[in-house]
Amino acid sequence: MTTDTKQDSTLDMLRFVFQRVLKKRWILVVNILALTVITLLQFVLPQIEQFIIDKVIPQKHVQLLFISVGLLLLAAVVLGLFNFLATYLMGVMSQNAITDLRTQLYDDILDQDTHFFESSKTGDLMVRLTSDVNNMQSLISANMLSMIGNIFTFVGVLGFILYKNWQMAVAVSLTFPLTFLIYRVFRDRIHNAFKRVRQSQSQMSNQMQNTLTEVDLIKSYTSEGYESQRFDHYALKNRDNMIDATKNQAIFSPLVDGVNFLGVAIVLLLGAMFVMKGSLTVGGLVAYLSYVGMLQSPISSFTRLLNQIQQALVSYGRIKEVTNVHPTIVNSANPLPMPELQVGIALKDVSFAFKGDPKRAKSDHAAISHVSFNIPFGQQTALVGHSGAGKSTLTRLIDRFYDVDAGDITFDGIPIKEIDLKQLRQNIAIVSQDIAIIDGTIRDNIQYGSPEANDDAIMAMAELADIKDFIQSLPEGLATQVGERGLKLSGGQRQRLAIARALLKDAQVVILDEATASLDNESEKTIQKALNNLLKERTSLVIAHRLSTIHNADQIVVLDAGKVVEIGKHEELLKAHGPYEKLYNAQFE
Ligand SMILES: Nc1ncnc2c1ncn2[C@@H]1O[C@H](COP(=O)(O)OP(=O)(O)OP(=O)(O)O)[C@@H](O)[C@H]1O
Repeated sequence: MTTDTKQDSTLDMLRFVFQRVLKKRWILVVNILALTVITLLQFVLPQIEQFIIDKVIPQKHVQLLFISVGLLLLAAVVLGLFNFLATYLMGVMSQNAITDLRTQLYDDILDQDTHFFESSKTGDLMVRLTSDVNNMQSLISANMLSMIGNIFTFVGVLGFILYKNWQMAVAVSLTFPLTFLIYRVFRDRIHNAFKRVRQSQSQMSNQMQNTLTEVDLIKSYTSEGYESQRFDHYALKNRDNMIDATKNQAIFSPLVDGVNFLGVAIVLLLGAMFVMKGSLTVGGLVAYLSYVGMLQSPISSFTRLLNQIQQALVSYGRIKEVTNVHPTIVNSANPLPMPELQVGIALKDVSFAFKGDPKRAKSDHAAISHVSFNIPFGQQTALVGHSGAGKSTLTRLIDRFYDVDAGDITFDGIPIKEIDLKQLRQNIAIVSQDIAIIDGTIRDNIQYGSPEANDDAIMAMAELADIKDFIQSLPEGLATQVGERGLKLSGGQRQRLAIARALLKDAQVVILDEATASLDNESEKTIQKALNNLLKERTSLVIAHRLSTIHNADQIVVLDAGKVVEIGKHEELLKAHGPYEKLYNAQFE
């Protein structure tokens, strides 16, 4: 990155963060006032000290001594109060801004296209949402806000000490370029070190995410040792990166302090000589040294701030990587309402290839190519084909998880891209093999997406889904907690819960990815009953893995390598002795 673009992105970042701070302007104003009072009081304290040393002690004026010390204490108490106010308000301000940033980032992530989630790692996104956002907090710090005050202090104090004793002021100023040089050398080193820290934190988080959600797999393959080794690898890498970043910071700060100390030493040397010569009082030297300290403190906080900015810039870059990706699956300028279907869904010459993988983007690797068929209103259409034929992809195109590359999908003649996306999805219920159970109660799970439904409606759907008896057998009924990922439920119970959820959604279209999981005959029968209730009188598309369940489908579409190779009813297709018959026979051999 060149110096110019670095400055641009720094300004960008400051704008990005301070826009949020400005939402509560009064806190900012009070805070800046408090910081100004603190700076002024700090300026007054050395004056009182000098007064005591130079005037009160020589005059042996005890009463004045008590008054002066009293004033000193009073100033210290007021300083303490304002310090409290400034720190507290700073905390409120930074927490407000950071929470605002975090929720916006979370919303931005949720709005992303499905493709984004398929190409991102969850652990990495979590690190961006948590510690990268936290890192930005350092920008809204006392250091940052007191910067303006610091500049005034710096100029004011420099003018004041030049006036008091220009030789010592010039001598101390000679150390400033040295501080700047140190900053320039360390800026890039610190930036790069923190970039590596963030990357290794993401890797560690990905490893945790991947393994903690697949504990059963790890245990059954006794791969605890293997996973532990992988985690160790990332943890050690993160440790080394962290140590490297700390080392750079640890060298940087003492170097700046060292240069500052050099300034103090020079002033002490020169000042002591002036005192010996009688052109400066002892109190004058003590006060001068305090002012030199005040001159150096803005420089120190400025360099510390630049250091924090480098860290925050790394996190800002990572946050921007997410917010700069704009979802493409969005509403058209004037979206149309979802129609009440009377004709059905039509696919015309639909093609689609997964992006991001150059191999798949080639037309001969397209997941779906030139597919045309109708899904008539109120009827059941079954999709069959070998694994990888494109069945799931096709259903995801109909729910607009992806947009087609070519061709059209229409609902009663209205192109899918013209229909309001929210309404479209509210009108399609999907029951997939991989059933998502949210962490909460059974009620939360059935009610998900239909929060207005009352318990009567929920239980009515539970009955149709054949899970009412089970719910009633539980001491807490609908209020029973189902653990993370629904671990406490059996496969069949999870499926029926998902069916109840889909029934409550009361969508016009149902997409069903039939479970291949081996349920015992009894469960299969109850689930089939529940499914029949769900599919009854609805426009449905069923991915059938067991061909025995679709004998009665109104039409069967056979897919092979992303293309439609046959369409018809079960009996017709068997008679045609084509691909369907082969699939069918293969299952019953
Ligand atoms: N998210 C994805 N990114 C890239 N390629 C994908 C993605 N999902 C599926 N594919 C590929 O697209 C093709 C079609 O997959 P799809 O899941 O639609 O098949 P399917 O017929 O549903 O298979 P199954 O019956 O095994 O579920 C396959 O070659 C698959 O590898």
